This record gives sequence, C-alpha cells and structure tokens, in this order.
Amino acid sequence: MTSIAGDLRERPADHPAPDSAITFVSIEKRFGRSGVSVQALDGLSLGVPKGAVYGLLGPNGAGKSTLLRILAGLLTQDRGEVRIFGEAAGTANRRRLGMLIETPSFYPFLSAREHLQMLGRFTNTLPLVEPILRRIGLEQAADKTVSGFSLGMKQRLGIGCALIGQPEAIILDEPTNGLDPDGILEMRALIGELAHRDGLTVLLSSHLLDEVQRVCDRVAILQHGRLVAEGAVADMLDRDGRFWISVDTPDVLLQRLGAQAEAGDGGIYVRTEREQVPDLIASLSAAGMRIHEAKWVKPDLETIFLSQTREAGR
Ligand SMILES: Nc1ncnc2c1ncn2[C@@H]1O[C@H](COP(=O)(O)OP(=O)(O)OP(=O)(O)O)[C@@H](O)[C@H]1O
Repeated sequence: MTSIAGDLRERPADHPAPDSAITFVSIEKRFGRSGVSVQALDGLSLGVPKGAVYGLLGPNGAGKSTLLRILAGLLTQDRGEVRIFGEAAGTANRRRLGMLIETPSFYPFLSAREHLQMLGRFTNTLPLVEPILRRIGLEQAADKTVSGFSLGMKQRLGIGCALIGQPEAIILDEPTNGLDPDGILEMRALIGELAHRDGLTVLLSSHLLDEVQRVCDRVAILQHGRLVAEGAVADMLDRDGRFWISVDTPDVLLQRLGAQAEAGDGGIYVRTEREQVPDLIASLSAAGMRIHEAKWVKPDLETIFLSQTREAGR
C-alpha cells in the first residue's frame, strides 16, 4: 500500500515523475506589493500522471485557480517551472491542452452545432463536430440557440469547444460549480468518459469533496499555496480507515484496549492497522467475547481533507 507520505518520499517534490502530462516544479506566485501582498503559491510542486483524473482540492484562497491560470498562460509565475508533456510550457504545447478555466462565453443566438462548426473550421477538424456533440450529450439540443441553455449545457458546450482542438489533456476549473444535481451527474459522467474512454488526462479543481472522491483517481490538497497532501484517492481512503466492532460486553472491551479504543456509533472504534484486525478478532474471541459485528470503516475525502488542512494550519 502506498501512503501519501510514502508517495511524496518516492517522488521528491522537486522531481515529479518525468512521464507526467503536466508538471509544476517549485512554483511561486505573489500578488500585490510588499506591504499588502499575498503569497498565492509558495514553492508548489506536483505532477499529473498521463491518463489520470487529477483533482486539485483546497479551501478558498488556497491557490488552485492561480495554478491553473499559470498553466493556461494567463498569469506568469515569479519562480518555478511548468512542463507540459515533458517540455517547458509555451504557446505550442499549450495547444495540447483543452481548457475551461473561466465561465465560457458564447454567441447567444448561435446554436451548439454552429459554435463547434465555427471552431472546427479554424482547426480543420469539422468531422469532429458530430462525435463531439454526442460525447458532450448535446446531440438533441445541437440546433437550439445557446441563449436557452442551462449552465450545465453551457459547461458541456465549453468542454466541446475545448475538444475540437483535439487536446491530450483537459483542464477544468470548478467544472460543477453552480450546477444542479442532474448537471453534476452529467458532468461527472462526461469527465469519466473523457478519461477512461477517450484516454485524456483531466486536471480539475473543485471544492466539492464528495464530487472529487467520486470522479478523481488522484488528488492534491493545497493550503496557503503549498501542497499538504498528495496521493491516489483509494490509498488515502484506505490509509485513514478505522476498525469498528460491536460486542456484547463493550465496557470490558474498552477497559481491555484502553487508549486504543473509544465508543461510537453503537459500538467501539479501535485504532489499529488493517493487517492487525484478524489477530485482534481472534484474541477477543479467545477471551470469550461475543462479536456481533465488525467492519473496517473507510473515511470520506472530507474527513481526510479536514484533518490534513487543520494539521497544516497548526
Ligand atoms: N489577481 C489577483 N490579485 C490579487 N490577489 C489575488 C489575485 N488572484 C488571486 N489572488 C489571491 O491569491 C490567493 C489564491 O487565490 P486563488 O483564486 O488561486 O485561490 P483558490 O484556491 O482558487 O480559491 P477559490 O476556491 O476561492 O477560488 C488568494 O489569497 C487570492 O485572494
């Protein structure tokens, strides 16, 4: 099992994996002048593996949008290096990225199909218009004018516009922001398809932890412009799990385990490694305890996020 800390050790911050789709090395960005300045990014390094759905998480002001704007070339970092598919970021390799960083603006009286056709003429990719309409789920609404589109439809058309340039990676800043529950479901499905069917790398920022847990393979948690945790979502959830057990004599068990145990949710939570669980169960049975239920409880990303950001804030 790879731990978050283990991951960081295996791949020192200044040396993200060389085969990453997108790499940030020691990025620093300060806004404003000395007296009233904000250090938005403070030596941030991370690598987004090819083919992953990678989530940037962080409280308001953590630096997520600043990082994506630097990647897009809308801002310039004070120090550090951005690499796109192994080369220093520049105009040519930014074309390999499709970006939806700010709310997309459209011509209200043009249809979705007309927007894509217009862009397809520029990029010489007109044959992609129909497959993209299908991919973004707008084939039924393709001839409706954008003025009647919901925010979710506009977001999906924004992704369609990014896809027309045949990108290898898609960058999305808060893609589910402001969407209703149906819109969130559709966006989640679309992101999954882009990565797992089309083989695109997806880098997204979000503050919706539940959303990120469902859609991302890997996450970076940022706070005050620094990386506080990074790793595969599955490893994070596994690592921070807890053992819960219900027995007929809880007081005896609490006394036996001392500081290792605490009552909760109608049973007892035990601080232990997952590998120790079978031995623990065997020892309790051997001691004559009757076990009604026992399970390994995985935390959600929100619990991990809160504990990591609180720890880093201390
Ligand atoms: N153009 C700017 N001028 C001055 N300060 C800025 C500018 N852009 C961002 N900041 C500051 O930099 C810090 C990081 O902001 P950023 O928008 O990157 O955070 P974020 O993680 O995207 O937050 P949110 O989730 O609220 O969008 C914040 O303190 C913000 O106020």
